[in-house]
Amino acid sequence: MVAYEQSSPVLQRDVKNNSSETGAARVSTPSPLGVDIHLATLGYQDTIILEDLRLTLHPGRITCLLGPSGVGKTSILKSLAGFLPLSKGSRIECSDGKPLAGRISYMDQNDLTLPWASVLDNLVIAARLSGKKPDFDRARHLLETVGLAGKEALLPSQLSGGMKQRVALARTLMDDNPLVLVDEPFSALDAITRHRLQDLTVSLLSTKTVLMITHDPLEALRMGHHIHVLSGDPVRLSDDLNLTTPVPRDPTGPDITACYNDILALLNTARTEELS
Ligand SMILES: Nc1ncnc2c1ncn2[C@@H]1O[C@H](COP(=O)(O)OP(=O)(O)OP(=O)(O)O)[C@@H](O)[C@H]1O
Repeated sequence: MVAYEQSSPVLQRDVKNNSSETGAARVSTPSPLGVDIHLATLGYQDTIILEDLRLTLHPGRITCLLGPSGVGKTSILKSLAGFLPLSKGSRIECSDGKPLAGRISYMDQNDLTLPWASVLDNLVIAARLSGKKPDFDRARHLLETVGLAGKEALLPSQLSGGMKQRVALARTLMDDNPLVLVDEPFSALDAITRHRLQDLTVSLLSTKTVLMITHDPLEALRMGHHIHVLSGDPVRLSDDLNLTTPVPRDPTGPDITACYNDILALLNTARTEELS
């Protein structure tokens, strides 16, 4: 049995700026963002799907949410992204004291590419729409980083599922927002492509704070620093399964095998509650 550690609010932490000296010039990059979330209630019209949910997103870490279908995982993401209004008594607080709005990227299994725009244009569309000068050099560099050099002029329909997800990843990096919400991004991909994209995502989002929904315990265990299972009605959040080994983890590693059984047990309990 693994030990579960209750999260401590990020706001109590002393989060300092990452900075480094390069010759005479001091280069400063923004610190990863921590986010403390308290949802007093969350629901639709007169249906409440969860009450009193507290979740901490640790700076520069990947937090994974697992749980049965319909339990409310996507609704939590929607509330963070501002698509669902926050109820009275709810709060979302960032470690830098600034509002979260406008600092979120969203990546999901429906890669969300524009079908009529080229791969390159899909990366600069946000800049175009907001009246900014598109940074084509950066877009090309990011496409190269995700292994899509030479595919800039193709339309999304000319790409495989894995390539489309790499476009989505490049676009997430193009946005350069500190919080990335990831909703089952690899569920439609074959096992090998999924494995490679998990590795690539972990490596390229290493400076971001990530909240990822997945149905796959193994995916959570490969990629997640913090893992929670949602269950019950109204929904409860399991204690934080806090894994300290580096990501991405070897799927055959001993820590994964031990934790896999614990997560399955939590999911089985959630499923039994759902059926009873
Ligand atoms: N727009 C909506 N209006 C009313 N109810 C909704 C709406 N969207 C979702 N729900 C309900 O809210 C509950 C939670 O849905 P949600 O999509 O958040 O679950 P989920 O855990 O992400 O499911 P899945 O794993 O299948 O994607 C479900 O009972 C769903 O029917």
